[in-house]
Amino acid sequence: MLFTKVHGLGNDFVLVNKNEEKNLPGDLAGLAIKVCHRNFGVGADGLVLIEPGKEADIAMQIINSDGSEAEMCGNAIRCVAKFAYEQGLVRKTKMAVETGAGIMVPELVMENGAVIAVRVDMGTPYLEREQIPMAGPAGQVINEPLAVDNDVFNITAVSMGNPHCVIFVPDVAAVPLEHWGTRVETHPAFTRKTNVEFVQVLNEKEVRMRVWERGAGPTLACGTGACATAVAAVLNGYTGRTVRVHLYAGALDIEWATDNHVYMTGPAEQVFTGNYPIG
Ligand SMILES: N[C@@H](CCC[C@H](N)C(=O)O)C(=O)O
Repeated sequence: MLFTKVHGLGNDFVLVNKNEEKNLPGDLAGLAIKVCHRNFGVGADGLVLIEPGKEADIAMQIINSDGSEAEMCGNAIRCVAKFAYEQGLVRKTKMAVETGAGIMVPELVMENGAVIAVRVDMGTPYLEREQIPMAGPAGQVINEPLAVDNDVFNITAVSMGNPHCVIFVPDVAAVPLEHWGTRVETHPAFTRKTNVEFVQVLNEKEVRMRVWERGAGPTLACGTGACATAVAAVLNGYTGRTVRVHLYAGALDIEWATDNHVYMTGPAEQVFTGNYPIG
């Protein structure tokens, strides 16, 4: 299986062009688990499959490293847009990408003919309407307490097509990510499980975030998580609508614009190409 290893701020993916690979196994979950394994596979947070879109320039599918499928991935979509342009699959710097969360619109930021960043229209956020016990009549969960074993977290639930639970903390470096992340991810309040973001507000324009991803565990960055974080920071009155979200390997710039769309800008990198044995 021909693949390209890509990443956005260290959130890494095995990217496969389905047009080049006609013999993919039917069990894509099993393939993702194998190929993403850090010791026995290529190593990645997820497997991303692309093909020509039915209603857009290109379509992408994201499967987490545990084999579960996600609706959307912010870091992957930047990589997909750059890859599609550089491979000549899409000959436009602004393109429409079909995802499980609807059509998103990345735009390449070019300098001297090279892609230096990608700005993505990530669509409109909505406040989770899952069966969360403490949700009000409108289903909104903004700064509501959630009991998790012996801890109580004040959470804000935001969907960017995929679910996010944002928790503001005074010191993000002190968060026991593994211990808290896995418990919140699998808390029965979240019917589809959830991604979990721990966020420290630095000032009204900047926050620092660490993430525990649904289906992948701790990752170095999460694009949809950064968008959800910015929306949650605005809703809680911590920041303005333009927020720089600092992550382990750099930052994503997020704007929750007046058209209610969230725009994310950040890098996308190709690391290497390879051929993974299947079958
Ligand atoms: N890392 C991604 C999100 C990938 C999917 C997520 N784990 C989920 O299950 O929703 C991003 O950059 O947005």
